[in-house]
Amino acid sequence: MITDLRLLLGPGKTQILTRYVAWTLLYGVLSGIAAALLVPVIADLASGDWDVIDNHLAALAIVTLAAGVVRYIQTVRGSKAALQTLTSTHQRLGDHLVSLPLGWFDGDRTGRLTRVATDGTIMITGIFAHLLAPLVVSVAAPITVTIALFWYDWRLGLATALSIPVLALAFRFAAASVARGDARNHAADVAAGARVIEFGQKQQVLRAFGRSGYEPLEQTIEQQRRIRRRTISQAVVGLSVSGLAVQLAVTVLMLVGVWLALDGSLAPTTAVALIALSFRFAGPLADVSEYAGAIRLAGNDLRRLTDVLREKGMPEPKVSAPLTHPGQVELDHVTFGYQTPVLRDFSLTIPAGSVTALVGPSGAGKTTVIRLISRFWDTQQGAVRVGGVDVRDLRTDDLTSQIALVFQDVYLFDDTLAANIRLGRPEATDAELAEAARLAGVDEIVTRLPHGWDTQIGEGGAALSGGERQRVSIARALLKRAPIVLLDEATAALDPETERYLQRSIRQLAKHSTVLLIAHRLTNVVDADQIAVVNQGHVVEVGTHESLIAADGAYARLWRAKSTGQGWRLSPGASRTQTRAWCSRA
Ligand SMILES: Nc1ncnc2c1ncn2[C@@H]1O[C@H](COP(=O)(O)OP(=O)(O)OP(=O)(O)O)[C@@H](O)[C@H]1O
Repeated sequence: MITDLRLLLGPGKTQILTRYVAWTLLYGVLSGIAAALLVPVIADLASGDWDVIDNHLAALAIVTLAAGVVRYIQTVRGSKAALQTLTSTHQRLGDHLVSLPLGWFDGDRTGRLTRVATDGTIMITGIFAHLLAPLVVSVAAPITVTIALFWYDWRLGLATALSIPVLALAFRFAAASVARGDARNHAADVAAGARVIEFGQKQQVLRAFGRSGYEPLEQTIEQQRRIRRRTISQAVVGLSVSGLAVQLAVTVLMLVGVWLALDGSLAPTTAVALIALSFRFAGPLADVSEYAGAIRLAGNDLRRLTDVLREKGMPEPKVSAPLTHPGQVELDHVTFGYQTPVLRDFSLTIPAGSVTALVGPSGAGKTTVIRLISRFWDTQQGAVRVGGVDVRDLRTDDLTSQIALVFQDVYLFDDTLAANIRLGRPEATDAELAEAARLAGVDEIVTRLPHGWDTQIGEGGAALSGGERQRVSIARALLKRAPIVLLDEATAALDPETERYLQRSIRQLAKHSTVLLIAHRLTNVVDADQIAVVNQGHVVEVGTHESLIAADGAYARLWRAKSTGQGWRLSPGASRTQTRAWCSRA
């Protein structure tokens, strides 16, 4: 746990934790000494030895006072350490997440991450407020008491020391059973959470098919209930075993004390005082048994957090290499796949200042090309160069400053329309914002919105239509004025107005930038300087509209199919589904 906390704090900040643990340890030792000092005080009282009782009482008072002061310092340091850990956890998590390849966020990882971040934050506060100090004290005080028992009578000390490994085993067992259950609970909770989100998001489809329930969700919830029941029964067994072990240790210590008193080795009052002291040994240990489960749970949550930090990010240079061909993009014999290969030996050069269109059937790998240029993933073979430099030799901020992205699925933040566009270049003036909005046709939307520019456009831009969202996204790109614009045209049919604005925006973008356009409508392709036809992960043809028509290859077939309304086929290998999908878009 301490290793995980140190990792969360990050280099240079771990001494705050070390100092806190040291103060807590000191408090535990002082508590143990205070308890041990009760033995001579009780013995003095019983024997009526008033000459020395004052000394023992004074020592007890000093140690108790010191324990109080140390406790105060330890609590203050605990709050500071908790705050510091929370702050650096969020910071380090944020810094690390941006370095992870986007592929990492696939599947249920996003749901898992949300849970890890929420639970982890609560758990860090809990660790400092309720766990770490009691744990350290519950271990330090009994060890001090054991040493004191050795000091008073070695036989009692030995009996106490021998019970420690037995108790440790019992606590381990309890903690392990709770932790195992927690791991299962966590997996079940994540699965149920993901299904609930899916259920919410897919309401439209479910209702369209007249489904009120959702079987996968019901099954996951039932599974979650079963796992929780099993976990509780296992935890009860573990905690009972450790509780029993503590009771057993106390009984053995009492018997040894009684035996020593009957034997005459110890005065009865000293024996009673030592038995009382052995309770001070067992009490905190019993707490450890209770904390055992909570500590393991906290450890699990912490480990899930630190596992994210241990996840390998994409390597980045400290300083970016200088651009040799500003504005140019090149894919050089690139091979890449997610689970299965998507691009195979893919080569394409997009000259600076040109407009290049990528066309091809659905699933050919066009969006993947854009993702690799933006370094959402690294290639498995070959290189992607932006401005003549391998993207792996550019720092993320330098790469992103070169690129403006317009995705098919435009994500709008739950903020005002103006703020959503300003995201492209936060320091842009109002006039620049208005100009970008005008070119992309957003100013028309503004007049329709109830609060104009200040209208909150809702999470995911729910208040805007698909076409309107694309316009906002294009306005962002126009505002950014990046040297390279990567535009994944919406597959859904755009209204003629949006279509017109899109073409106007492309022309405007092309004045200052290199444009790579994934085109689903041939109207946007004809004027391109270069058209690359992609099929099954390869570039099968490159040229202008005229040269490709003259070559009478795949592009020409597509063009004819569009004109005659018949199906088109890039190659004999292209599936009918791909063909139909392409037709419907073209
Ligand atoms: N995150 C991902 N994980 C796994 N496979 C993926 C992922 N993204 C895309 N793919 C797969 O990679 C292949 C290429 O997808 P890509 O989105 O690049 O195609 P595309 O040509 O842009 O298609 P479309 O025209 O339909 O947008 C497809 O088979 C797709 O299922």
